Amino acid sequence: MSVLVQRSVLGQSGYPLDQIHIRGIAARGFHGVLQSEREAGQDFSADVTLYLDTRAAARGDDLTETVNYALVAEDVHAILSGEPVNLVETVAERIADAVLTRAQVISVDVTVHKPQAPIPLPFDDVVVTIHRDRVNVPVTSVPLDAPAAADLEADADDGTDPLGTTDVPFLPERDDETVQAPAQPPAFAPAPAPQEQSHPRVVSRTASGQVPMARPADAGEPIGHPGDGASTEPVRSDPPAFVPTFAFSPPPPSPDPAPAPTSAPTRIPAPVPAPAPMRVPAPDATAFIPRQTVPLAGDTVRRPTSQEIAVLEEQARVSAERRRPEVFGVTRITAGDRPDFVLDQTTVFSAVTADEPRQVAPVRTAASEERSAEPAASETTALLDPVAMLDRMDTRPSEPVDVVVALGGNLGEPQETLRQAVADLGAVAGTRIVAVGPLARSAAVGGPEQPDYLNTVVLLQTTSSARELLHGCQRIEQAHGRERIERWGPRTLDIDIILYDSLIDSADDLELPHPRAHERSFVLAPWAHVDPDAVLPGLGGGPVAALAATAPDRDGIRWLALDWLQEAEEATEDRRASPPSIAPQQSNPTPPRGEDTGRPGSVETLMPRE
Ligand SMILES: Nc1ncnc2c1ncn2[C@@H]1O[C@H](COP(=O)(O)OP(=O)(O)OP(=O)(O)O)[C@@H](O)[C@H]1O
Ligand SMILES: Nc1nc2c(c(=O)[nH]1)N=C(CO)CN2
Repeated sequence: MSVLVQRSVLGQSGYPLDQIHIRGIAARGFHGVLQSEREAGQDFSADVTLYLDTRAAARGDDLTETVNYALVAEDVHAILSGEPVNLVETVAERIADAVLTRAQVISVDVTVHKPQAPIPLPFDDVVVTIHRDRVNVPVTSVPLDAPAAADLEADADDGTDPLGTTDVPFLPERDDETVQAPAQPPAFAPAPAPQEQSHPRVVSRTASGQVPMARPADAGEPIGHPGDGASTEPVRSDPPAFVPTFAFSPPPPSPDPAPAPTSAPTRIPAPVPAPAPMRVPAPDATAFIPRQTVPLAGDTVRRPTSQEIAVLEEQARVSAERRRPEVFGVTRITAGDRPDFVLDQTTVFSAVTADEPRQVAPVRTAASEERSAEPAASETTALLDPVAMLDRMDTRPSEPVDVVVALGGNLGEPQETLRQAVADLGAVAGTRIVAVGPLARSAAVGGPEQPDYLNTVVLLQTTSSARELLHGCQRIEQAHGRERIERWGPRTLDIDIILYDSLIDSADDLELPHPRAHERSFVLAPWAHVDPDAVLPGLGGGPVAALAATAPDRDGIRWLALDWLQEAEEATEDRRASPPSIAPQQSNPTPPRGEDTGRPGSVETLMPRE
């Protein structure tokens, strides 16, 4: 029986990645806890789904631009029939690890079937399914001597590159994998021609990373929906005519026009080919337990595994696409102008050439804050912070990034609560208020019968990580008496992070962009008002004003009050009775966003609903 995992994995553009499925790879294996399983063996099978961007391969009809499914199937078969382990979970993990050595693969689903498992009851199958990616990396690796590794070695023998990584030929044998740094840097290749240095170029663009400020809201153009007199035409097109990254306005042109990122992963400059045959070391996920980013003189370092390099490549590609290379923290690590990789027990270092690190701001993360070591070697050239690479939710940006948060409440004195919450948000570490949207009175969406909500949206800039900001928001909710009794139940205060820079990511505690923002007029309407050009990236995203005009709950927006922050008490009274009075729309336009007045923008227009 085959289990199909239906999953949509978004690429960095916000579109779902393509998938390659290989189903029912069957082998006799000897995995299991029981002695009898180890001796007699039994049938295993596996299904894998590879998530990747296949457009480059399709465009050129070129196998080298994609993943050869035959080689993947061979690896999977080798693991199923190879070194026995106790658990089906371990088999699945090893398969995921082998698949992720292909740089093109962004993530993978692995399903392992054990239909003859020793269960003394009628049953169909035992099935373990896992999903692994470049962040949620496999915790086991294919053993060096496992058949899969042997296959790779054989492939290396004949000059092919089964991993699809240019680094494979110079990866050393595991035995002499360690070298001393910086006194004895590994024998890497000379720097390639500049146009090939995709990774260093990525890093060098850091300095231009200032995110543009929002345009002033146009108080004369009310957002609305059919019947309001505002535009009713959905602006979405297919494919969307917008750049699906977060920007209040288009980013400025880069002063250092690097090559446009392609859909294929950015390649680290190719090293000088080493003599074949080579032994390919198994990927070592334990290297990604980073707590120290600065190597001390004499630290033992080793060259990274293919998997680690694949992570670096993917991060470089992501960084290039977002033009936010500052995720790479850079310090000097090797002398000379060669792009090098060096890895110590806990840290990944990446390649930059000598003239580039100066332009790169070091990344700060919560973990890096705890580090006390100073760079000990002045010749250190490049350092990639794997904390930053591996959990973007915890990465503190080196420059303030734009954030959109949505506030709502329908218990107590919501307007006063929201007013205070806006001030509280401005007091979160490293955070400043850029603009505050109008106050929307909206019918409750979902949940039990409950009072109308008051909602607003606040545009922030912050140097806190996304998760730090989430925790800040939760503290503010708590301080205002938030209780979680039932889903979508009434609440004094709810603060959702709608967007954090261009981050598209999902974790148990935080999903970005907010997964339901695209269908919530009580978020979209105030947001579109304060930033008419805003675009919501990700699944279901699009121009915010258009989404607001078509959102399912748009008729539930009763009115928008613009000058609500200053008139908190009065408006609270108004809210109870009827909509506040209407001021002429052009009489008091919204002050330009981005002016840091110390308090949010103020407007007076009120827009009643029919
Ligand atoms: N972008 C996000 N912003 C805020 N919380 C989020 C986000 N993504 C995930 N969460 C998680 O959602 C959990 C539930 O949050 P909360 O109780 O506020 O949900 P809700 O507001 O009732 O529903 P909804 O998520 O539909 O707005 C939180 O504990 C938080 O960890
Ligand atoms: N009108 C309105 N409806 C909601 C709201 C909200 O803020 N406003 N929040 C919810 C869960 O976050 C569920 N429903």
